[in-house]
Amino acid sequence: MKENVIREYIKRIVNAPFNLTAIKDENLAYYLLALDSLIPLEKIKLEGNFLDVGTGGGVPGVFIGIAFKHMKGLLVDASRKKVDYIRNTCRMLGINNLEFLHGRIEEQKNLKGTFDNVFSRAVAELRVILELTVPFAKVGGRVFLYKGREYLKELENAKNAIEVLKVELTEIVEYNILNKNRVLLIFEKKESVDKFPRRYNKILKSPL
Ligand SMILES: C[S@@+](CC[C@H](N)C(=O)[O-])C[C@H]1O[C@@H](n2cnc3c(N)ncnc32)[C@H](O)[C@@H]1O
Repeated sequence: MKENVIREYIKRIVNAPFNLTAIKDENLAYYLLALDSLIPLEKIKLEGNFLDVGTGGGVPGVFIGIAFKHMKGLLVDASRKKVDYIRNTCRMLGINNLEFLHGRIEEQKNLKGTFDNVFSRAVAELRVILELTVPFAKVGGRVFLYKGREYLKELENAKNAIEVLKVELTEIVEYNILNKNRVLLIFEKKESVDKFPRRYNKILKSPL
């Protein structure tokens, strides 16, 4: 049942009338988008609400919404075209535990500290995406970041960000999709720090 909905969603994003994903084969997209989103969560107990930062074609947010129907999610992206398309697609498929917001995440100050779980995949290097995600988690909440095999170098560069944003790396889930090494980095937010996220040009000019 869930797999049918996932496959139907994949079909619609692969065949979108504009470039929503670079993957043009539905079966490949099932592995590289849907299973990539869900396999590392298999042994994780998820409760509460969630945010997906830079969801693009709905990755991982739509798949999490389908697999974890008891959770309410907010999917945010800076591209209006993408947000409109995935919102309509989810409505057509009856996926109704998700909400969608067009905008830059760093401008959504009203959402700070309001999510139990914050996800992001393929949006920015670790120290940058930490600044764009951690402020939106509740204290005690978790941030889940999907990364590739280069994650150790990114972790090294993110030492200061981890300290300044008051998060702790609590788990590294290593997994494999079609012979690609993947990891899900799981952080827990220990304290809230008011001044983040900064404006985007500031983040890029002087990353934490
Ligand atoms: C490479 S795509 C990845 C999309 C999806 N997460 C995935 O894994 O396929 C990056 C997306 O992040 C969005 N994005 C980048 N910076 C953002 C920001 N500051 N706030 C919201 N969305 C952002 C872009 O519009 C784009 O759709």
